[in-house]
Amino acid sequence: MIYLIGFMGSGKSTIASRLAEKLQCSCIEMDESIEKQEGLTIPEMFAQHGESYFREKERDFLRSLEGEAVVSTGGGVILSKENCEMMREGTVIYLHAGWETIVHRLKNDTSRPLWSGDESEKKQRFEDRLRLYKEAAHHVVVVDDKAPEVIAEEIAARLK
Ligand SMILES: Nc1ncnc2c1ncn2[C@@H]1O[C@H](COP(=O)(O)OP(=O)(O)O)[C@@H](O)[C@H]1O
Ligand SMILES: O=C(O)C1=C[C@@H](OP(=O)(O)O)[C@@H](O)[C@H](O)C1
Ligand SMILES: [Mg+2]
Repeated sequence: MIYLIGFMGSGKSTIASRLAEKLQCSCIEMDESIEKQEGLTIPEMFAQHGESYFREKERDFLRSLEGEAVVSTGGGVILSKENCEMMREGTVIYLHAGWETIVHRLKNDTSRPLWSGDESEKKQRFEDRLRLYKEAAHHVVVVDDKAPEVIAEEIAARLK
């Protein structure tokens, strides 16, 4: 299993499908799968049941994965040590985007409940998570100023 991790907006969902195409394997979008399973969007899940409920579903979904695929995770998947351990049984790729890139990409986004609050709160979340992404990763790929196709190609080359 190949797991793409990284902060919201780093491009996990965008890159996963392209990478899966190159590797000729399936692509699993965790957020979308959990939304379908629950019959709720992520903002609805957070509003109705809270973040901890979503984290439980995220962990259960990871536990249920088997076979070979490229998995696009949610940005908060690394908050659980158990999740990191599960993912490291496969190959973990961290898409590192700088703060400016994230802000630019998510400036009009309303679909991410944790991309909210004032700028300093968001930046704090970004900084607090950096270490967790790095610790969980087998490979780090810097994604700033690169087209999705170039990033997917770079990852495929590293995996060879
Ligand atoms: N390499 C890239 N270059 C430019 N825009 C990108 C790139 N990767 C993703 N994006 C854009 O950034 C936004 C967030 O991407 P997404 O794949 O949803 O990130 P994630 O799943 O990591 O939160 C989307 O609007 C997407 O089109
Ligand atoms: O960073 C986070 O805690 C989250 C990231 C989201 O996924 P993306 O990283 O694809 O935006 C989604 O799982 C949820 O809104 C929580
Ligand atoms: Mg995503």
